[in-house]
Amino acid sequence: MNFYFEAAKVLDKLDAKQGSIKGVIATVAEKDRKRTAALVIETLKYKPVLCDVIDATQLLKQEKKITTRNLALVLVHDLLLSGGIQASEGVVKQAILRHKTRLHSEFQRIKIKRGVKSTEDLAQTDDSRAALIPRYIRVNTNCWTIDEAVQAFISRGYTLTGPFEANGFRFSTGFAKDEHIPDLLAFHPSVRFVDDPLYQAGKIILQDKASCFPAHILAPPARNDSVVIDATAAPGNKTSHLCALMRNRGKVTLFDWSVDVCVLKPCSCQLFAFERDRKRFTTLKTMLSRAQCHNVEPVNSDFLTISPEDPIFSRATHILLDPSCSGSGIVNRLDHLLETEAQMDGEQDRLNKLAAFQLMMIRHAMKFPSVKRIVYSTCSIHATENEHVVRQALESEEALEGHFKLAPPKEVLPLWNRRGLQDEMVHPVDALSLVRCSPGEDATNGFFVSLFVRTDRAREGADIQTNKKRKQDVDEEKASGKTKRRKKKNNQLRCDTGTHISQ
Ligand SMILES: C[S@@+](CC[C@H](N)C(=O)[O-])C[C@H]1O[C@@H](n2cnc3c(N)ncnc32)[C@H](O)[C@@H]1O
Repeated sequence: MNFYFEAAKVLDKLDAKQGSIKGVIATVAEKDRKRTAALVIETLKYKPVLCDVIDATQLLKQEKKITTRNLALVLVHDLLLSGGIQASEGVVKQAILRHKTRLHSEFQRIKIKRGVKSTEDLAQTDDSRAALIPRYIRVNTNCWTIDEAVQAFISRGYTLTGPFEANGFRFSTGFAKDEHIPDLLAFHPSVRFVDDPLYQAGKIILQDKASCFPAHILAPPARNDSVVIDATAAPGNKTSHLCALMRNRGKVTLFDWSVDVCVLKPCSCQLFAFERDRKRFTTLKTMLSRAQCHNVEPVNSDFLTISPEDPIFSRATHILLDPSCSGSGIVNRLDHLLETEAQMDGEQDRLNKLAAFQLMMIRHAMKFPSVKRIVYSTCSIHATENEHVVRQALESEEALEGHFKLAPPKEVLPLWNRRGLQDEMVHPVDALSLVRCSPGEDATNGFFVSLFVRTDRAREGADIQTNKKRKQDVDEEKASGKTKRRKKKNNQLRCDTGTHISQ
């Protein structure tokens, strides 16, 4: 019976939006993971119809031993769709079996009412956008070169084609070099690499194209004395990308893992990867070791508690910030089964809280005295977590005092067409400095990237004035209600999900 409680607990966490299906299932003990995953996914597929059956039979009202709807869902799933409950007799099983006949007949009644021939016809279907996203792999240049990887795939029977937009993946053995990210290869969406020995050996990293943008845009230096921070690192895909871009240079052990608490020792290490969650930190270490990252120092700490004046971290010149977000841009076959945000009460509340935390992280990063570039990214499609956060960061004291502004479009993936939402920025032109990806439309998941840069010291005085003027403009606009008139004008320029750089 524990197995059903475990699966119900996973469903509770998904309802509470504590992570993606994959992420929450990863927290289940390994020995039960496969079985629990199968039950959770199958239950989600049939959730609407199972809920109807449970409500029609008043199961939850009549049986106090069935303490939650999710426990009822997994048990009724197995009773109706999987040949019976796989558990020895007990009060919970008995409670369900008392209603066995009613549950079966309600299920049949719904099938007849909906005119479906088979039970499978009642299942929720896949998100069709997932099929439009290629399977991307980033070649881990810590281990080999892109040319060696291409040859290895050709020798397996794959054919290197032109850019994947052109061939549209008409055949499943075609693959292409990505046109925006060096070292990224795109394969047919049906190809799987999870069990591939190259993945197990860390020679390839399974990473969506959009998720490669932050490290690429940050462009960390590959010098022995450069200090870079990944402030929110686990599971570590962007960290290993940063490491590869820094050519895996330098390494001094900073922390003594033989004791439970981290011990700081002075050194000149290059890439610090912060992760506050203990479990995710373990995953981070595994991923970094598999990717053969030698210049990374993982740190199990909250980035917000790190002093910008710290003798080591204060030397950081580049910071990557990819903090927790709503994940609303992620398109995959599984998470589509979860209820949509519109159906969730208090969604805007949750987004506001996330945005407040995201802003706090950027403002903290801006306090580091040597930092020159800060990339802020999310896998969210909501302006609340994207343009609004950037807008507020630009107006913050830290940005004004530190002379931070958005990098010009030519420094932020200039060949990428979809840019930020003009209407959501104080100065519409700033949207051109922002990168957006629209799920399904751009052959990627939904994503957002911005790059803050500290302006040239020589132009300091002028920049302070510009920043102060910006703040003044915002205050005046707010006061005089100009915003509405500006929005109307901008609507002529705006496209559905983003601004195009060519406009
Ligand atoms: C979106 S994930 C990062 C994904 C990662 N960049 C990658 O590409 O693999 C956000 C991570 O930041 C961690 N996190 C959130 N707030 C943090 C903080 N204040 N300090 C350190 N880590 C934090 C979360 O636990 C989570 O693992």
